[in-house]
Amino acid sequence: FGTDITFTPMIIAEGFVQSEAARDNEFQTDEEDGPLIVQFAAKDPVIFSEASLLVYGKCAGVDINCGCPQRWAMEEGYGSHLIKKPELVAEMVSSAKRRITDPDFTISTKIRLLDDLRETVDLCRQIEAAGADFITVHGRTPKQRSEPVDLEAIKIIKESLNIPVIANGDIYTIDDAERVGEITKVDGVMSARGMLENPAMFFGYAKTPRECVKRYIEIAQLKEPRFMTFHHHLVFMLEKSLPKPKRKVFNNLRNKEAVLEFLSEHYFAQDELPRSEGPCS
Ligand SMILES: Cc1cc2nc3c(=O)[nH]c(=O)nc-3n(C[C@H](O)[C@H](O)[C@H](O)COP(=O)(O)O)c2cc1C
Repeated sequence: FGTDITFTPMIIAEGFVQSEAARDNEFQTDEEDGPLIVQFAAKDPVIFSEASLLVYGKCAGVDINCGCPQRWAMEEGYGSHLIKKPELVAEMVSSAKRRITDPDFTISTKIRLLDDLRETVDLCRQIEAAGADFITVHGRTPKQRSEPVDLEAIKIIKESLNIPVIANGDIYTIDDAERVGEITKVDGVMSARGMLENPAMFFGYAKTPRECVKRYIEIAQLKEPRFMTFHHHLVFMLEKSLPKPKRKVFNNLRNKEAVLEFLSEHYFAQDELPRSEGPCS
């Protein structure tokens, strides 16, 4: 539905390297997913490189999460803790670059802003000098939650670098994407919450089209995600399409059969719903 690149949720590199069970649990893909970036929570150059090698050949690139503000991640030295450690981030990038020399395989980072913009620019320049292929900037500091995204800061970062910069934060419509592009002159935009609510957003749809919901259900029939994952995605996607009382009922459904039955009764036209081919566990 019009997206050029997708990211996995962050995967903890250490567990991924150490355990085959973690790898099977955290990462499955197929050709239709591409181009796909696998994002790692990492704080060690060797482990990040090992993890990157394990997914090399199955994705277009790897990314280091330097933006997660959750307390557990910060305490473990992951996520936005890393924006205060430019040398370490640079070393992770350069060591992965040394291990994977394929020029088509990207190594990138996703950051939040530091309080001081000059320090943020310096961080980005060090990441660029280490060989990163692009940087995604969520235009907030780790402490900020619903404050407006600092587009001016993203613009200055973009002006200060030669590698592509992707802007992130509060993009819910194609108009938001275009506005951010015009103001910051970035090379691309990333959306998370907007994309969860409407995966067809970059095609210009104001809310998730039925075709997209149908496609998601077809994919879920094949891949059999856990029920919670299946249900959560549909809850997000249908938020703007179901009236509040129906949404309340839908959000409390407890199994796949009930979800499919609800959708055939209240959402899809007759015979539009894909056939059920086994339960989501
Ligand atoms: C449910 C959820 C999961 C997220 N997981 C990640 C993640 O694994 N890695 C990451 O870099 N950011 C993650 N984020 C943050 C988003 O990538 C993004 O930076 C943030 O939500 C702001 O962008 P948005 O306004 O488009 O949502 C997550 C956000 C949400 C809502």
